[in-house]
Amino acid sequence: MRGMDQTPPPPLRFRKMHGLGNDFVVIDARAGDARVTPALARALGDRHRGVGFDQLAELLPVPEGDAAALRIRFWNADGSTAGACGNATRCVASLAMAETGADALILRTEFGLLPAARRADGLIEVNMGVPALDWTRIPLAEPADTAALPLPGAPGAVSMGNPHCVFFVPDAEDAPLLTDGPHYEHHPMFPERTNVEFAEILAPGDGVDRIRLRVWERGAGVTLACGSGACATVVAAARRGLTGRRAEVVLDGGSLFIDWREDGVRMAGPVAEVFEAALSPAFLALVETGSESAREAAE
Ligand SMILES: N[C@@H](CCC[C@H](N)C(=O)O)C(=O)O
Repeated sequence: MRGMDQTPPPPLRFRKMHGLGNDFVVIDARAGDARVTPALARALGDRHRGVGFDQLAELLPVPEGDAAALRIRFWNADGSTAGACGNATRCVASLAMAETGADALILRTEFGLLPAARRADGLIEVNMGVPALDWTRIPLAEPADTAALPLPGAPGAVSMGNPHCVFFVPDAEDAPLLTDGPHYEHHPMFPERTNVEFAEILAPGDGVDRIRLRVWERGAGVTLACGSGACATVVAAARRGLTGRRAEVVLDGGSLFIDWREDGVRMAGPVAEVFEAALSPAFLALVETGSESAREAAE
């Protein structure tokens, strides 16, 4: 809030990007002028009155000498923050590579340093880090076997820096996404809520298994693809002996290629830049004065 100052806020530039239809607004706050707040994220995420996105990626500076090119903070459309977002990390990696001319670099997220590279086939690959499997790190509300939780359907739980609850189902097209998704997102077993995956194991391929996956995301609802969810699903499936550690994960928006190695889970897929624009001062002023929040509260 800028107090009594009546000058309108300067326009805020942003980019719209997506990875397999999992869509993002990217705001560059590296100059130290961080302006993203939960209210701004919610207003911007509104697909009718704002821009619309599944997640917002806020680019932040790193101290001089840091191994990472930049730091990313992830916001969901409901204004909450997330410790990881695989597809947004791939999009930001592609932007940073274009900026620096490098074909490989490191990004910093809440989950740590994530190496990224542009592959020879043009796909952007990120090492999403070593999955956390201990119940305290998902986190769960009480001790439980994370390979098969004591819930109906015995889902697996995995943290890729954010929580995932993976159900193995006979037919993903028929999965109860809109009912069980929100139900388990808010289930008391998950004190920080959870992302919910419905995975169908397809016929194993040539050394690479295939999994059909549909996702209900914490703070965003159904999305066309979830990168951290695809990683978590391969980890959960391999732990149960349902697949090997490499798989093509077929999401509603297309395929991600996952490879769970000792040093982390690699995820490769396409990214797309859609447009660049600026938020109008009037929109920003509305958010700043709280009118947007007041409208939301009244609804
Ligand atoms: N779309 C993402 C995950 C975004 C964060 C998630 N909704 C959460 O709250 O943990 C991805 O590609 O990983």
